[in-house]
Amino acid sequence: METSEKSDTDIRFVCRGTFVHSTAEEALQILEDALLGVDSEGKIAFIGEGKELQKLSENFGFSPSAVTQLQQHEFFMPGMIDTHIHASQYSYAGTALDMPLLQWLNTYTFPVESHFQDLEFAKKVYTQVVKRTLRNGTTTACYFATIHTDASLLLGQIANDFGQRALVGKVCMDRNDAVKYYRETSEESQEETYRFIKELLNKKYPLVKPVVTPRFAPSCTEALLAKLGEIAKNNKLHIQSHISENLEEVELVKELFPNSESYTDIYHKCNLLTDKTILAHGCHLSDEELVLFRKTGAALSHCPNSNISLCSGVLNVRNVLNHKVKLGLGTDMAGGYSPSILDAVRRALDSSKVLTIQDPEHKTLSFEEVFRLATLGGSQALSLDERTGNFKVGKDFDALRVNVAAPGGPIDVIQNEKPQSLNSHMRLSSSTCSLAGDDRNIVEVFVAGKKVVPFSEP
Ligand SMILES: O=c1[nH]c(=O)c2nc[nH]c2[nH]1
Ligand SMILES: [Zn+2]
Repeated sequence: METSEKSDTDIRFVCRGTFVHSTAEEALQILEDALLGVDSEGKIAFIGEGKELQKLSENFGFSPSAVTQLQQHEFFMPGMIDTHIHASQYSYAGTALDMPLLQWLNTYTFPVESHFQDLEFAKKVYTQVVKRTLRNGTTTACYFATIHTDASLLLGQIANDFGQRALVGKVCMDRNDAVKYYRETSEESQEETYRFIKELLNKKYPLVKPVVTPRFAPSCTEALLAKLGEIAKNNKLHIQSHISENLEEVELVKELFPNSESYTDIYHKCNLLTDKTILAHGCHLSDEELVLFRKTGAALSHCPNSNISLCSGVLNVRNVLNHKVKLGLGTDMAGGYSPSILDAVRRALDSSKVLTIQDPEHKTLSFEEVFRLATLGGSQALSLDERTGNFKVGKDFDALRVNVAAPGGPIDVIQNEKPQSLNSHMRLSSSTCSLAGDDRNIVEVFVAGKKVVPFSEP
């Protein structure tokens, strides 16, 4: 039994059943017939065994009859973490994947993002994206918005209203020769970043925080990157951007920053690599660059759907893990066409298998390893692992109630004639749910102990 030791804690609710999560030691730990209590602040107060019910109910002062019992084919898993998603690109997700990154940005992305100065449009798209990702089990999202401060603030408000944990970034870009109407001056970018941070922090949303967001090196002058590094440092903020996604981009960066040793070096020189930095893609990083990530504590977001959809490259996750660089999964919608981290789990496995096809010596990622990336790994990559990522006492209860056999869902559960042990059954369920399941299997979503899906009536 693990408890927070303060038995005077007020218990909000207690659940009993199977809990599946990752720890540092075990990529997939299955706790059968476990009892988990959530306190009045939404934190996990204890996790013990079903047989300890009597003792726990006395210690924590709850009634055994009030315990919620999970049904057959149900389990809890930690809420999933999308470490990289463009909320502003949701309106065209699933379309326009017919050209490589730089052309795709100029042709589709920048024109669409420029519309977010219209707050009505922004409200529609951002409400849909927050609802859609929550329904798909994303309890924490690290969002890119657009260059527009007020619309970015609106995204923060909407995430707060729906109870999603979120890092929200107002995008900064003072360089864009191809689509000149979608860029800021350096001064605007700095001043609006200050305003965005100040106004978002002033709201005191418990789960929503600002993240400093230079779009990527080709969209920013070195002076702006350095200023953003300073702002992040002075305010102890998270930082997000993109890096080494495709080869044409890497070549462009060499031309634009001739005095830098590498793409990573540019961010490093501008104080943008910290233990609160998350950079998306990294498909073409060298081992030396990964060493710099490791030294600074900066993390990578693996966005396999986008990497494949835009033909950008295939990240060698095994190599990243061997370098002990923090890593989470990202949808990178709309470069990736799916808003679901379950989809990212599948694509990450497929991408790893492609590497094994090319080189049979490559050690393919296991389902368990990728499950950890979707949950605990993501929380570590965002430096939020003190708050979320698994079912450790003291963390917030961010969880998905999964029903493998949800009525109307995509999985037909076929009873095996030979009875399996519950443990192997649940192992199977948790993997099939991620590989064959979808949002229909996610019957409830909790963030910080609050049920946020199904949505409450307005
Ligand atoms: O996949 C991507 N999506 C984007 O919006 C973007 N901007 C810079 N680099 C990018 N990569
Ligand atoms: Zn992106």
